[in-house]
Amino acid sequence: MKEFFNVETIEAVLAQVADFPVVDTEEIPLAECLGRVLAEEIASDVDIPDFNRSTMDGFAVRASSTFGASEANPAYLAVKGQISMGVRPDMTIGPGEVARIATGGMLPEGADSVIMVEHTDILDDTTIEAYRSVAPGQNTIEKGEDILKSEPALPRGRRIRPQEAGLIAACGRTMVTVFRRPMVGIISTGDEVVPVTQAPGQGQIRDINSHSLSGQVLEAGGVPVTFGIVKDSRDDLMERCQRALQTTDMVLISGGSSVGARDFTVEVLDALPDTGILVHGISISPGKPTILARSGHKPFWGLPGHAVSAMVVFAVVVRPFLDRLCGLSQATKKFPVQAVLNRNLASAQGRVDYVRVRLFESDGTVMADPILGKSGLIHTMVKADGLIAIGMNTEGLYQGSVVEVIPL
Ligand SMILES: Nc1nc2c(c(=O)[nH]1)N[C@H]1C(S)=C(S)[C@@H](COP(=O)(O)OP(=O)(O)OC[C@H]3O[C@@H](n4cnc5c(N)ncnc54)[C@H](O)[C@@H]3O)O[C@H]1N2
Ligand code: MOO
Repeated sequence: MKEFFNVETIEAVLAQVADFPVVDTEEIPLAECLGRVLAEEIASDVDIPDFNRSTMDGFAVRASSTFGASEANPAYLAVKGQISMGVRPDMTIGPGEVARIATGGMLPEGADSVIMVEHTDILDDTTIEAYRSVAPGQNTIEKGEDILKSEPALPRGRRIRPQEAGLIAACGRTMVTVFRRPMVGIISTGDEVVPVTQAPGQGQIRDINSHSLSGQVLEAGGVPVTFGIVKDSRDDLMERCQRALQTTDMVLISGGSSVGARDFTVEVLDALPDTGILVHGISISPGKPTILARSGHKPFWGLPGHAVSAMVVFAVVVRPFLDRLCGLSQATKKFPVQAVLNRNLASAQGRVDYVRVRLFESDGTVMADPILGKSGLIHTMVKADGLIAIGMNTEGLYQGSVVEVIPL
């Protein structure tokens, strides 16, 4: 008889993430870095900004020259000149003096603030009256207020979003060292599974998993590499697994993870050189028959064949491993969205149930509406905005409970 599952908790499985090494690094142009993960700490070669800078159109002034100014009692200030953009001003502002300045202009020596043009009246070329006071630092950005040259601007392990790309540009970096995108091999299995291009005959189903899993890999920052569909043959599966292992950093097989007569995944993984099975069975639903093996230093997954199960297992179990391979640091973890459950939800004890939910808004509250349906129904994933986890020792959740939704 085949070995049955030796079920482990999801926490025990996720505790193994750090046992797998991060992929190596490469240097790429700034223009190509979006979505990539920094493999170096970024620091600026200058303070940003490198000078005290106005954030308003108006007059650079010593704040003390405006103290007590009001509509009824304006301060009369002498205009010393105009500050040109992009150059260091060659004037010094003394008490009772101002210089015309535009947004982004460099504050001259002696000025510590800017009074907005709309809070002044220009009397003539050399005099204005200011009818509001300003505080020191008001309407300015101080030298180094954005980024200090002496301090790290971005940590290693951070995913580069548009704002990080902007900051890297501000730091003057045209090339960036990032982690290589991990290559993820994807193999579908099953005599009944046919390619998308083929009309399914009686008893057949088109290959969903290669495509949904490829999408999840791409979204996570990996490079999906599909290795087609393997019929239920031990030798074919062995050959395809070896091929996938040669060129990728992690492999996903879907189907054949269970304990049926044709489920060869465990057998093949057991027989692969330098490979050991770490997990066969996780106390989650869907996804109980998931397999994790280590082949050399690479994670090798056997995912359940059901389309929803494969995707849910990817989202909650595989993804943290792929994030690790990508070089993402734990600190960049995204937080779930909170929502209110719109109905009672039963759940079995002894496993974590991942329930698909649709989100909608009602009277300003984000509500979670469970989508019930078997784990072989891909349309239920299409309806879903996220997953909620119902814990091991929870029999269910009441309508009105606040739940945390893992976005899909
Ligand atoms: N006796 C038991 N049987 C099963 C158990 C169990 O605990 N004891 N677990 C069930 C659960 S839960 C799941 S999930 C499945 C997992 O089965 P496998 O991983 O072995 O997957 P298959 O049997 O190959 O396929 C299951 C299902 O999914 C369809 N499939 C497979 N690949 C694809 C694909 N690429 N695209 C679309 N659909 C796919 C396949 O046709 C099957 O209908 O085991 C249960 N059985
Ligand atoms: O646990 Mo299975 O993975 O329900 O679909």
